[in-house]
Amino acid sequence: MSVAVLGSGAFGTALAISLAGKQPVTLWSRNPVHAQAMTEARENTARLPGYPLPEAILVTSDLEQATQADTLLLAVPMQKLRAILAEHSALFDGHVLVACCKGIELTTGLGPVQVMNETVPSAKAALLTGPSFAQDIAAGLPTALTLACSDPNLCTKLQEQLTTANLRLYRTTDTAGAELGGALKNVMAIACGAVIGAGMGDSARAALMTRGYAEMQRMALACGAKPETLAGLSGFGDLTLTCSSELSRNYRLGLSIGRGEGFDPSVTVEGAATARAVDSKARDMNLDMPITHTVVGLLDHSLTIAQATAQLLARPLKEE
Ligand SMILES: NC(=O)C1=CN([C@@H]2O[C@H](COP(=O)(O)OP(=O)(O)OC[C@H]3O[C@@H](n4cnc5c(N)ncnc54)[C@H](O)[C@@H]3O)[C@@H](O)[C@H]2O)C=CC1
Ligand SMILES: O=C(CO)COP(=O)(O)O
Repeated sequence: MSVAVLGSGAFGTALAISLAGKQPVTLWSRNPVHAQAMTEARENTARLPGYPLPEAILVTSDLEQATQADTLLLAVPMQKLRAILAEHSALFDGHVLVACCKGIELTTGLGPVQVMNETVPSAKAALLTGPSFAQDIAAGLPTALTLACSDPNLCTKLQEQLTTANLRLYRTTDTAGAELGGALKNVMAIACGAVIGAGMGDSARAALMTRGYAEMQRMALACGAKPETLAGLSGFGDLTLTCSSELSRNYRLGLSIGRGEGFDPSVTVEGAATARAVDSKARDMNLDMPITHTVVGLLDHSLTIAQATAQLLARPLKEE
């Protein structure tokens, strides 16, 4: 099975570098100028500087050429996933599509596997998610991720194809759990960044992470996910990483909110749109998601940090 990575941002480039250690990989960029620059420099200086592209990577901006591969990894932001699939749906027919994005679609409340199933019903959909920074994968540091696919045989084949020397994949058929863990942990990372940025300390962060995890489970279980998926790499694992490292863009957005500073709007921060999508989904499902709701208030500037903190601390006392 041949493989192509569609989307040449930080994560797509890192995955291509890792996979190129065991097989030829096509890396697609929608921007011909960017593709040419990467081909010449043998580096993605725009999104992942400092990590050379191995010879086994072919960079192209020709989507027809890239979609010749059997397995297509979609490493584009969540809110762009539907557009790229819908615009070129004939090219994706019958392929194995592995989404590498984390989030919930703002307009529909759907996760990446659901969006792929809806947009290209003839394709077989999977999800690669879990704790990993693009820089760590590109540097060949040890990493473990979750590969989710509802078809157990395909999941096993993909696990073999996409596991590399330093990137170890665990498989699950629980796509809903993997989708929601990866999406919701980014919302909690924004909250944790805000707490640290505002100087509220590590104990407050631990409280938010734990109660945030309860919130993640509440929504995921209501959507039919398995608790063990949330306890795995795609849920607890990624929550831990993203809520505690300044390499995370979601966490850094939170830090800037907590410090009252601005933030570059061109940076991909999946948790911002996802917080709004989840807040609205929670309302529809009659689920209590106070941290998510508070993050939306911070993002919309309808709450100050002081108000957000007071609001969370004043909630009725309850059993854990
Ligand atoms: N950077 C990281 O460490 C990790 C990122 N991810 C996930 O990977 C996904 C992508 O993130 P990054 O690569 O980091 O973002 P990025 O901001 O570095 O790159 C996004 C890429 O998507 C491309 N893109 C945007 N809209 C597009 C469209 N309509 N059609 C085609 N391409 C389009 C952009 O040109 C850019 O190359 C996100 O969902 C993120 O949560 C997951 C794990 C780690
Ligand atoms: O998903 C990630 C780590 O697993 C990357 O986090 P950010 O998108 O917050 O940078």
